[in-house]
Amino acid sequence: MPRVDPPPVDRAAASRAAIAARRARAEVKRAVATRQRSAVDVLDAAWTAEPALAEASLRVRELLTSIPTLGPTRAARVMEQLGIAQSKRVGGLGPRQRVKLREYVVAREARGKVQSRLVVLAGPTAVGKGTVSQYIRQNYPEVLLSVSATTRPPRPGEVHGEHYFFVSDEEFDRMIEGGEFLEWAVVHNAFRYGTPRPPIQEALSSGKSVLLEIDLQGARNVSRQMPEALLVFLLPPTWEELVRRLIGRGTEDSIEQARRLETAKAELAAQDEFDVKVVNTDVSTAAAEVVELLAVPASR
Ligand SMILES: Nc1nc2c(ncn2[C@@H]2O[C@H](COP(=O)(O)OP(=O)(O)O)[C@@H](O)[C@H]2O)c(=O)[nH]1
Ligand SMILES: Nc1ncnc2c1ncn2[C@@H]1O[C@H](COP(=O)(O)OP(=O)(O)O)[C@@H](O)[C@H]1O
Repeated sequence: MPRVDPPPVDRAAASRAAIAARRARAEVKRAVATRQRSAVDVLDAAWTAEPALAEASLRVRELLTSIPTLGPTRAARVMEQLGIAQSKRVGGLGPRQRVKLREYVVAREARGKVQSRLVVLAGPTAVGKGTVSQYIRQNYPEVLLSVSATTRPPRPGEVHGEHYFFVSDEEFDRMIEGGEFLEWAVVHNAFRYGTPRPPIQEALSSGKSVLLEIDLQGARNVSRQMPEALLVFLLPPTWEELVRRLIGRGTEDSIEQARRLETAKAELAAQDEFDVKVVNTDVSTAAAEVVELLAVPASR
């Protein structure tokens, strides 16, 4: 066998390159620490099709500890919670880790700076969640109302992309796989509903408040993932009025109505898990109360 010599190593050049790379990383960290650049921006630069080298080779730990007021102990704990090894570099993260880290960093950087808020509106079936949300959609265009994806077929008058994204079961599976949902659930034992993550992240990081109208399981899930979200429970003026609304809507047969009323009892029992309760006596008043909750006082 002829001997194959390894290619000559230019040690001096290699060490010059290493020094330059270290300097570039230090520059990124300094920009984040002095708030000249946001950590989200660094992540996005690292994860483009042609990643910026310094950003991608930065360790996650280094990036987190550059964020003002985030110390090494907290950073280590956050990485543990997100399932990211302490030695990981930003460019070496898997898709799910990327989504989770970005979400954390967005929320962290928004703290005390951006006056935006995520509000979750939930409540028992037929209390008027859809009606109040529709009123907000029509009368408060500045509010971003999240549009869910669902496997249920559209009802007459419902518009794809406005009321829901109507998708097939296969498409819904693909969205779950791709980590595209902030939460999803099977509702009323029937169809699947999910909250798409990206529009919410974009809105919150640009300082816009977002309203989610989802079921109780969804509200609990969002609260677990984003404890800073404000949970609002919509209540009927009385139990009798709730029954009247459910029957009056006429969209369910009597067996389904009875089943939903049973569920409604369990849902009403969960109202104390919520931060705020709004009674839906009059649609426009309830809508105004919800919209008011979306505005975060400047002192927060
Ligand atoms: N978890 C979850 N629930 C949702 C989502 N979108 C809508 N829902 C809930 O799904 C339920 C059914 O909604 P819909 O099909 O419009 O019929 P409704 O029961 O007549 O209002 C309502 O309780 C909604 O709050 C979502 O993205 N996630
Ligand atoms: N404040 C209100 N006063 C009277 N009827 C209402 C009010 N809010 C909603 N409704 C009616 O109650 C029924 C259930 O409302 P809906 O928005 O479909 O409930 P949900 O989305 O919570 O299941 C609908 O027929 C709606 O028109």
